[in-house]
Amino acid sequence: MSEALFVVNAGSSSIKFKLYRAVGHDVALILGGALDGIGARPRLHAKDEIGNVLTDRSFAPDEVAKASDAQHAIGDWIVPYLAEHELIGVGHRVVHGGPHYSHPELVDDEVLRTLESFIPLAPLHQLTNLDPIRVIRARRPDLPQVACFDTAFHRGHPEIADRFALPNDLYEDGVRRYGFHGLSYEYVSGALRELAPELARGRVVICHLGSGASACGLLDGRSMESTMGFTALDGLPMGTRCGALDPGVVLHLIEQKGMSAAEVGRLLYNNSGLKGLSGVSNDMRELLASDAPAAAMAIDYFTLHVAQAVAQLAVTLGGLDALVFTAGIGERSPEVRARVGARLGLLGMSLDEVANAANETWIDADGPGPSVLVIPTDEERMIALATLRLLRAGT
Ligand SMILES: Nc1ncnc2c1ncn2[C@@H]1O[C@H](COP(=O)(O)OP(=O)(O)O)[C@@H](O)[C@H]1O
Ligand SMILES: CC(=O)OP(=O)(O)O
Ligand SMILES: [Mg+2]
Repeated sequence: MSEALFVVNAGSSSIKFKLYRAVGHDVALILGGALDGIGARPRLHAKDEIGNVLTDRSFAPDEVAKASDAQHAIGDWIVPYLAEHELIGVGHRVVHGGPHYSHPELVDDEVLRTLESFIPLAPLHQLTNLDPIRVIRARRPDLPQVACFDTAFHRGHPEIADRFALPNDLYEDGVRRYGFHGLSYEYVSGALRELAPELARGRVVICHLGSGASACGLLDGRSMESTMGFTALDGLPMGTRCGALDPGVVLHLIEQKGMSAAEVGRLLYNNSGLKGLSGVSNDMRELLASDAPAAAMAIDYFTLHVAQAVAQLAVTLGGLDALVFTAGIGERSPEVRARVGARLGLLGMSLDEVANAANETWIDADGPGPSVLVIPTDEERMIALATLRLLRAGT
């Protein structure tokens, strides 16, 4: 039996999973899939390494109403595949690693306790990330599990990017700009280095536009600044999250509207962003297909704010050599990319319509402007490699 690693990536709208064969210090995909549309249109789908469909099954919304239902559905389905291999470890995406974890960690009781203390800082993610770790620990206490953090990639960013304009004692207390989507940024910047090493050494902005969305400015592959802050609420508007918001609105909701902290949390995390603006959907595909004026306005708001973030990060970087789009919307929506690109003419940006429409890798038009690329992210591969590295280091 070959050695294998299982990877779990719980996002805000889906649980993605992949099974890898461990080959020395590298990994080779065996199968991968996701259960997405949790609570709305749940669908479990998986393919083997050459793209053959292994399953594609829809559930009623109440059958898979929450993340724990999704874990069970995936668990039931994956058991026979796991039995064909010698499972040597499980790697997990854990969204919040706090101020201290700048590298993946082998999970023990103390690590788990520390990570649980960050649950309020990532209410859509952290519990969903930690739950499978706990379930697997209960069933297989001997099986090493590794937590890989969305925040770790940004831990080396400059102090100025780590600060809010708040008194220092709050900073010392952990009120910092952590930044998220780090596993994705690490993968995409590595892929860019393979495609175009010269470009990767320069000033690059990566837009991770999925159900959660953020942008990161990188110099020579290192994070300099990102749009998400203390929590994954900050920065760009998202599927259901508001993005950057005047903090006075929060005070108003509490003081004038009498809302509780929990109610404000639900509003900002679950009912804002594209969903709140459009009143139609949190799903960019549905907005693009809709005739509702509010859906068009939500798309306009989204693309404007993405373009503003790119320009802002270009100031941080002192210019822009390349813009890279990734994640669900970034990889698959020519319309969104075209509209972001059109707003960035002031940076010399110009997209090749045909290449963009075909989701090609290089989508900028010939000319002196910045390169523009589409690079599909692979957070699971980063998790698998980090997990294997820790396991091999411990043997
Ligand atoms: N073809 C498409 N056009 C526009 N948006 C898309 C397309 N395919 C997927 N998306 C968007 O991508 C989002 C999911 O992105 P993803 O990166 O998988 O999110 P997450 O990891 O946070 O669950 C969906 O909410 C959907 O709006
Ligand atoms: C951090 C975050 O927002 O993650 P996701 O995009 O998977 O929701
Ligand atoms: Mg994601």
